[in-house]
Amino acid sequence: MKIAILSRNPKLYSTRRLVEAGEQAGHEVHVIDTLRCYMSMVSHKPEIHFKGRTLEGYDAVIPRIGASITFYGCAVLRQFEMMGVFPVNESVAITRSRDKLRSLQLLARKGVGLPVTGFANAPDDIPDLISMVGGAPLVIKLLEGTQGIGVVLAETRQAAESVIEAFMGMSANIMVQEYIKEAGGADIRCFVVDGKVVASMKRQAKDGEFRSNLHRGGSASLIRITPEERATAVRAARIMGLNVAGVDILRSNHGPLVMEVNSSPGLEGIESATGKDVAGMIISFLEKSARPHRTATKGIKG
Ligand SMILES: Nc1ncnc2c1ncn2[C@@H]1O[C@H](COP(=O)(O)OP(=O)(O)OP(=O)(O)O)[C@@H](O)[C@H]1O
Ligand SMILES: [Mg+2]
Ligand SMILES: [Mg+2]
Repeated sequence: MKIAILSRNPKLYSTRRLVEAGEQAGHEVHVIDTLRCYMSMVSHKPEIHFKGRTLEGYDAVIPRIGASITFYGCAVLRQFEMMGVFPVNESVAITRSRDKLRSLQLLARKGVGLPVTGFANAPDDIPDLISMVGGAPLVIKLLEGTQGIGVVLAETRQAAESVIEAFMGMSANIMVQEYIKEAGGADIRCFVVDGKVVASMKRQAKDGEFRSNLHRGGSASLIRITPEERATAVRAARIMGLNVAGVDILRSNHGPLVMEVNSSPGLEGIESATGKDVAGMIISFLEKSARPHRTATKGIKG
């Protein structure tokens, strides 16, 4: 197969590993800088150009699209899809997953367990918004935040009100969420490939911190997940229409709760915590599924 990896940086661990795994399996693999692609819209003849040449003859495309370039990245991926190239994850599924509210709405509709979550633009009744999610302590999140930045634990109602007011004063989009205390500063990343959890790890926040993000000093370790957690992760990925996904789960007293579903999950943490060849499994999925003008999942099936 001839495989394109859409990635801004060939030196990133995930990109390097996918190249390595693809080449090891005997494929031709090219890393293509997403933002350097330019495209033409002509009836029946979609084209992508890159450094003055037409990109042709690809069997599969692996999108590694960072949050900051979702809009253009998904347009480039869509163009590959128009040309009949098989995507690891479809552009519609990636767009869907990048909108946190939309994701939670879709998961809630299908009955997936979630922390009780409220969102608001400019409520006249902040105390009611707080009551809606069960009162303090609660978690307040900036919608645009990543790597744990913009995620705040408000221990009291008063603190929650002030933080919400402050974010609203900055016209930031926020959500407020029930705090899952019993998770103990840990979450579980389930790596789903083709409808199966192929690897999972626990991320534990450092002492005195509730955010388990590795960027915030959290540490990763091996974990055995329950059948219910496994089923929840698989279901969440399927609802989002993602063949490859990182599903983040909190362990609560009333079962697994999905926090979010990532469409370009990183490989470094999960491969080093589990010792598994996750990149190789993504390539195997392509070998099994990639056919011209065929995409695998459309999502929202439940
Ligand atoms: N409702 C909650 N209850 C308990 N802990 C939470 C809750 N929400 C978030 N956390 C903790 O905070 C961490 C960061 O939250 P979250 O994943 O929502 O934001 P983020 O990591 O900044 O976003 P992204 O993963 O999109 O970059 C989580 O990994 C988890 O450890
Ligand atoms: Mg997170
Ligand atoms: Mg995320």
